[in-house]
Amino acid sequence: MTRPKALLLGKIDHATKTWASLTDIADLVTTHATNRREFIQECKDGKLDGVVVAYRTFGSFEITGQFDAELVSALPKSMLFLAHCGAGYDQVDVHACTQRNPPLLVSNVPTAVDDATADVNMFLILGALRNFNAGMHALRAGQFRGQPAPRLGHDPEGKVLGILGMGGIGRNLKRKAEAFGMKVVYHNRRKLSEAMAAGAEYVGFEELLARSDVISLNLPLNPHTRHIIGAAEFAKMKDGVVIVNTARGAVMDEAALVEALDSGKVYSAGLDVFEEEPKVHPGLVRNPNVLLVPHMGTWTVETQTAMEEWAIANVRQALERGTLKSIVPEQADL
Ligand SMILES: O=CC(=O)O
Repeated sequence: MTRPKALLLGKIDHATKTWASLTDIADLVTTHATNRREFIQECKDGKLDGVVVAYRTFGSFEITGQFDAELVSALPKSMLFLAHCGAGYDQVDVHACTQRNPPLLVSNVPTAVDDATADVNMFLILGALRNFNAGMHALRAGQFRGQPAPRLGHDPEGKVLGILGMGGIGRNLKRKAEAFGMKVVYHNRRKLSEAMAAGAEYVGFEELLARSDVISLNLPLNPHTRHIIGAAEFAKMKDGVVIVNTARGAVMDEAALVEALDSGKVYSAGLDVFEEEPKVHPGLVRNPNVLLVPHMGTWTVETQTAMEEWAIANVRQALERGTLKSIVPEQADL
């Protein structure tokens, strides 16, 4: 009987032994393509025939581009599963995967990312509230605090933190923010159970915009959430609001954020994600009131290892049982 193949798209840096251990049930293959055109050609030439499951990283976008309808239709018919190593899977058009015949089932990596991402989230909240970017920048330029010194910051204690998207990261952030004395309100499409909300107040979207001193974006990027925060939403916020984003850049209209910062409507911002990574809007780079981190939410040895292990567990389950350990919610009923 021919052995199934598991395809690696991107690199595994930590869980290399776990990946190698899959050889007990599958042949492990990689792509030789260096760009999307070559990858599609490789598929069309039948070079990846027999691949049942692919593991992909965020960085493999450089080779394949978006996992969209065109790409999905070129994949070998044998391929039934796609294990994405990351929480956010906006690089994968799940609808196109579901529509394909046979459907391509997709998994992501929830929970393993929560702690590290919420830590960066809290760092950005504190740094943006306290104007640390301006002071740190002046120090490195040899001016200590700079002339003039940065504006006085604000304490988190007693401030309202509005969490837009109270999933795993949002709930983890809530616990951390409460330790700093913040009061948490949240908005989701659906209200959480009392146990899940753990005391956070559920509010409507508009109320969250109007009541929050700090707004944290923690929702996935998809066609419904693209630019959910834009000029009209900034207008509804408190003067001097602080905005923090560790989700995906495109949930916010970056140009509108630049304008809201320039006008003083937004006091400061802390960003880990950007609309067109690795490009960053020049209006953000030049603004000392913006604390910028280059998408390092999960950038720790522990979390990267846990994420790789989790994604490989999906690959193993796909090969052994024909199911996924953490199928994306859009396909939960398939
Ligand atoms: O951005 C990181 C992730 O989606 O896991």
